[in-house]
Amino acid sequence: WLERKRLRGGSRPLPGPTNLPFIGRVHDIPEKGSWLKFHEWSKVYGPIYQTKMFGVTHVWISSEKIAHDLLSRRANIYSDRPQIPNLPDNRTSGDYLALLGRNDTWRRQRKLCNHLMHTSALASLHDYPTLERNRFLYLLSQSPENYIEYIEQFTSRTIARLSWGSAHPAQILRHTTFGLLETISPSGALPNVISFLRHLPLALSPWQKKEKARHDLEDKQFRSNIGFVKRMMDVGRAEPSFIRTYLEEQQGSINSTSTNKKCDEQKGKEAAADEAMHVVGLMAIAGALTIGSPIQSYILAMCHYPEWQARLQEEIDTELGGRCPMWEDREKLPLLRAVVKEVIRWRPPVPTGIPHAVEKDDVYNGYFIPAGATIHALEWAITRDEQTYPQAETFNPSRFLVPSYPTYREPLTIYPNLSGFSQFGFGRRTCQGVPIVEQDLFLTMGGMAWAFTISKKRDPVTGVEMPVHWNDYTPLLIAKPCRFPFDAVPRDEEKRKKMREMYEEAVEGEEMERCESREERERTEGWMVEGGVRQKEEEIPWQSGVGLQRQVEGDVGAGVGAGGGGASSEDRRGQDHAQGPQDTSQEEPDDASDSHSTTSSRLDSTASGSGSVIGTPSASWGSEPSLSLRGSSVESSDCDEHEHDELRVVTRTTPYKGEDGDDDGNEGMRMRSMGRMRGRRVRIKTMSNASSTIGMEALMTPMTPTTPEKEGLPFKEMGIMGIMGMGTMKLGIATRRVMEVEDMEDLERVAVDDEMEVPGAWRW
Ligand code: HEM
Repeated sequence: WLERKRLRGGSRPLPGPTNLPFIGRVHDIPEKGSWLKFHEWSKVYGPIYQTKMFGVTHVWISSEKIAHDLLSRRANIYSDRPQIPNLPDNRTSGDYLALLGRNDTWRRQRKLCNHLMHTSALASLHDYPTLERNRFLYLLSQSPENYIEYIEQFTSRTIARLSWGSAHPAQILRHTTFGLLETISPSGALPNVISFLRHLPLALSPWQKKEKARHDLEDKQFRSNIGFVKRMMDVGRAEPSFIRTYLEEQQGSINSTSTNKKCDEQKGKEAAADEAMHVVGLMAIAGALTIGSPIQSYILAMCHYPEWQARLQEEIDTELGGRCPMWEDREKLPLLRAVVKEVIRWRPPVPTGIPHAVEKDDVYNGYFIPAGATIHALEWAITRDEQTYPQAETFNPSRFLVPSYPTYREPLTIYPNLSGFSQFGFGRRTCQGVPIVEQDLFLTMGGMAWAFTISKKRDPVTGVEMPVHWNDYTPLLIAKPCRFPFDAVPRDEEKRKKMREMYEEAVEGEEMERCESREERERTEGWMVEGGVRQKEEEIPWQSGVGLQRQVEGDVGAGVGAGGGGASSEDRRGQDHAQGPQDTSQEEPDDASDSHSTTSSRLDSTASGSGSVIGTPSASWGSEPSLSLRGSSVESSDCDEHEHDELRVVTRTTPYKGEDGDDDGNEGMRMRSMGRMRGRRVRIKTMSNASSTIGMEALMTPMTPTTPEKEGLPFKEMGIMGIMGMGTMKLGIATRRVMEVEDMEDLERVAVDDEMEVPGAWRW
């Protein structure tokens, strides 16, 4: 009745499904693929219709033209954001630019974001995407089945480097970011659908509690990151980043101010720096969340459309004479740009769009749109519009390259590109990350086409092609294809070699960075532990489906404590080494001796009967369950290389002096083991001095659990054995001792005590 009263002269209510009292049509919306249902309704009710949910009007727009008419042409009233029930201060808090209401904070933040993005784009994003792409290709060549993990690493490491000049924060970024995605997604947290649940007090609301813990950690990370960059700037070693750009410009303006004003201004600048910290944080969140979706969709597309892969390879080979595409080659590779764009069109990463809110009553084509309505540009439906995209279900990059298609545009040295593409939103709220998306996708998709032939996997026993889903996507606001099997075979030996070289070059720089700023890194790593990155491991039902099940059942040593996102970026550095050269001659001189001991992981009980290291399967917050091995059992002391049926581990032990290299008693040993187990990699790195274990990392990608079963030990206990290894190191006693402990209960007790005392050891 109220709404009818508000209907302006002759305007009609928008069409839409008949709503049930109070709940509207909530019951009709599937948990997965909700955009398919909204699209279906658009075929019944037209390109603009409304639904009601718990008293809120939702307007669904399925036509690009209508989206432009309202969100761009009437941007003065359509640029607000709705309140998110599960994050009630999203419009005002200033923490997340993309979720802010249309207010001064948003204007200021958007301007700054735009400026930082533009400055970085001019410097070609400092080559970070290329370096990370090179690292990614090699990792993928080593174990394609781990593709989700490597893709998530690529996106989070690239954006972490862009944001803070270091890949180091990528692990926590993934963790907090996927948590945020759950917090804000309709299918991620119940109060977003049943909005009155937001009124529950903290003590009774699991959603609020979870969000609070996540937010606390995120805040800690952002503060620590900016502190890290400041300290690195002080010693002249800060890498280029959004935040460095900001701090340098801010410092410049303080220096040019008169001394009297400096004090006041300094205070204002601190508040501004706090805001900049959040802007950069949001950019990092956006980058870590989104770009993995089209990279995964590319692989899916290549499984279903091998002919496009062949054409893409032909373009790259012909134009670049066998070289891997670089960003500078973009003018020469229109098909690659078309593939990038078509992947996004075919499988929109944000299928329901990020909603706007309308601030005043409005009338469009005679239809009444009430103030406060939530307006969704339904990106999925917009890409299915047959007028613009004929045969929309078909993956067809030609639509951007052949003049007969409505989306063709010249010159092909520039078009197609992603600028102005509907999939990045409308009006004043359009996406600000397009330069990053464009470069990341060009490099990764081009790199994969150059390096691999991707195809459906064949069953190793029957030789029959394994099924690959067509459109089974995760249900959160940013949708990613659920896990599917495929093969990525390097196209030839030359490319395999080249990938290795490119990888080594990429990680070399990181090694240097790590050495240079070790002290700083250790300091910032501390809060990762304090921040509770190690979380209860949990499965995400929609992410992995069969794949997860298989891994959980079949693998050992899963992401113990990896918390956010399985294996951490730190773990992955571990993999860097493990996957790097196995040739020991390339390593630093080996000082391994009896007293320094040699650590070896092994699962082959029949070979020596010694222990091994296992964790528990984990997956959390949207990333795939990646499996890591923690700790290590200990074997003989005087050899540095072991080769068994199942495991080959090379261990380097080097003496470790005090910070300044003098003999101040602060000495110990640093061990680094790397190995291969049934074609998978494992690396164990231990830094230990006489009194404390500074850190220990071990990682293993999926592996079959045959040996532990043979040994008759449940995985958990095997894991404890690993922890024991760590505890023993902490005491500075030869690690051989682990093998002397036979009573598993005893092991468990000691291990738990040690865990309490050595928090650093839980840095995963
Ligand atoms: C495939 C990758 C991406 C897609 C598909 C995407 C898509 C979108 C969409 C649909 C919106 C909402 C637009 C609207 O409300 O009309 C948006 C907003 C935004 N995006 Fe992206 N995005 C991507 C990557 C990124 C990256 C890498 C950044 C990093 C800077 C970024 C930064 C932003 C920001 C800051 C906003 C909020 C703008 C505002 O509310 O004023 N995005 N994006």
